[in-house]
Amino acid sequence: MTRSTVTTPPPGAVPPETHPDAPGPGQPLGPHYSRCFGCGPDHPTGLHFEASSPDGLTVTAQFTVGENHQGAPGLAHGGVLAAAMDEALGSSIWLLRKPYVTGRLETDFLRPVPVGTRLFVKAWCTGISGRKAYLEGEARMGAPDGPVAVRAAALFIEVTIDHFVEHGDVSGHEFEVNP
Ligand SMILES: CCCCCCCCCCCCCCCC(=O)SCCNC(=O)CCNC(=O)[C@H](O)C(C)(C)COP(=O)(O)OP(=O)(O)OC[C@H]1O[C@@H](n2cnc3c(N)ncnc32)[C@H](O)[C@@H]1OP(=O)(O)O
Repeated sequence: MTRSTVTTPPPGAVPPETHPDAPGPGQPLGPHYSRCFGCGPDHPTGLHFEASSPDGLTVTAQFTVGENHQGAPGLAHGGVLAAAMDEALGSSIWLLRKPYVTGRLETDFLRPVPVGTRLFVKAWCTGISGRKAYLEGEARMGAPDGPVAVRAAALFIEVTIDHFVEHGDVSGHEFEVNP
């Protein structure tokens, strides 16, 4: 994909290291929040991601593009596909068990994705430099080796837990992180 320098690891970036508490190979990652648009089982129109990690560093996830995910009639909305990539990239950096948020997300949309398509998403970290994590991902249509529909690259920034407490609404919610 065409990628900016912002999402390219700089010289000196180090490879990611999986946290020992991250799920083992093939284990489901589980939702990090039950109402998350990407992974939450209680979100009525969300993506309902089913994610796992084959190796503790890569995340593979699947979801089916539904009626609620359309832009043009019968086709997935690009923003929904970007959200799917964001979710997969965020899940892969969470394998390090440090809180990160998306700073920049770049997407290339290569093929239209019809409603009903099962998308196979993959995401991985290409390097860490200080608080910055560099990530890449792709979504393939119909099978893990199907045609690529979307490619993504991102810069995630490490934050403290206070980020979610100060800016979010954690009161009155059971804030789950991979329960
Ligand atoms: C309780 C535990 C919870 C754990 C949870 C686990 C969840 C596990 C699964 C997650 C799955 C969901 C995945 C969805 C993930 C989202 O979608 S998160 C939601 C979308 N993102 C946001 O809301 C972030 C909003 N932005 C911000 O809060 C702030 O701008 C940031 C990103 C924290 C940065 O602010 P800051 O901490 O003040 O840091 P700042 O000094 O500005 O920047 C640090 C460095 O990053 C660079 N930078 C920052 N932003 C950018 C940018 N956009 N472009 C280029 N460079 C940038 C800066 O230039 C700076 O570089 P250096 O000068 O150090 O070289």
